[in-house]
Amino acid sequence: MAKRIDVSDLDIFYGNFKAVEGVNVSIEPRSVTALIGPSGCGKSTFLRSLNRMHEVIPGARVEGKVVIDGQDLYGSDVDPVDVRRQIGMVFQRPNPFPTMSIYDNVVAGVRLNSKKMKKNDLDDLVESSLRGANLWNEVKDRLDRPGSGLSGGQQQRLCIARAIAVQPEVLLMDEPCSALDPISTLAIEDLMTELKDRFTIVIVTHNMQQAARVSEQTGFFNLNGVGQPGRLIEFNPTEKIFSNPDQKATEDYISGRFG
Ligand SMILES: Nc1ncnc2c1ncn2[C@@H]1O[C@H](COP(=O)(O)OP(=O)(O)OP(=O)(O)O)[C@@H](O)[C@H]1O
Repeated sequence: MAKRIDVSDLDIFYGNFKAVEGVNVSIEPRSVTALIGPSGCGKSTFLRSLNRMHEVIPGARVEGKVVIDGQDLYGSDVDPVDVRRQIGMVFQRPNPFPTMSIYDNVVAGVRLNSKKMKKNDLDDLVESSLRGANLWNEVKDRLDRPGSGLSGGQQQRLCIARAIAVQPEVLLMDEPCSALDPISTLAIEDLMTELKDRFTIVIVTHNMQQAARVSEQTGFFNLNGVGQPGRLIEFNPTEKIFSNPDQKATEDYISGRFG
């Protein structure tokens, strides 16, 4: 189910402003890839271009290619709604539907995809998705209660359960732990390690230790100056990035000399 992502010569624009320039990278299936870099260098913009989520912003567009297992993501016959089903996204702030029950939150995406499913099958899907998100034991006795009644960390795991319920091939995570306490953060990190057996995971994080703990590959984005586009300066195995990076800018950033 996990898929490979090949990006070539990708530029991303908001209107006339080029936010990201010249990205070339291949992301391996069944792995975690971390994207790091200073604020405003285009990490989130790049992440969103991997499931065409940036297109909800008027005037946002890309030039270049994103190919997922051989299929051109921006091909004229590709439906962006379909893309977002195959390539799920988890955001910075947990965003469960607040009045919906835990159960309905998990199956919300499946229902949107207008798949008619039998109650038994839905029940199984809710259980397997909540188990996959390491939340089942905490909520199995209150599935009919609102999602908003959970703690922040539980809500984020509920959002992950919702994302994996539609069985995506790729999971994009934009600073998924930035609103969470250290214990919930560890729970999400453990979960990523389990989920990468099934999914291709790309995560944006400001937390260097987190990138070092969870990812196999790390990409460092940087800016030459204000108003300049962000660029992917270095992409290497995480171990190398944190011990012996190729670029001085990477070393300066990870050692806290800027950013
Ligand atoms: N909706 C938007 N409209 C116009 N410009 C935008 C929009 N979103 C982001 N930008 C600009 O694109 C550039 C890249 O922003 P982006 O949010 O991708 O950076 P980032 O590296 O994820 O930053 P941070 O780490 O602060 O979240 C910035 O100059 C930002 O101001």
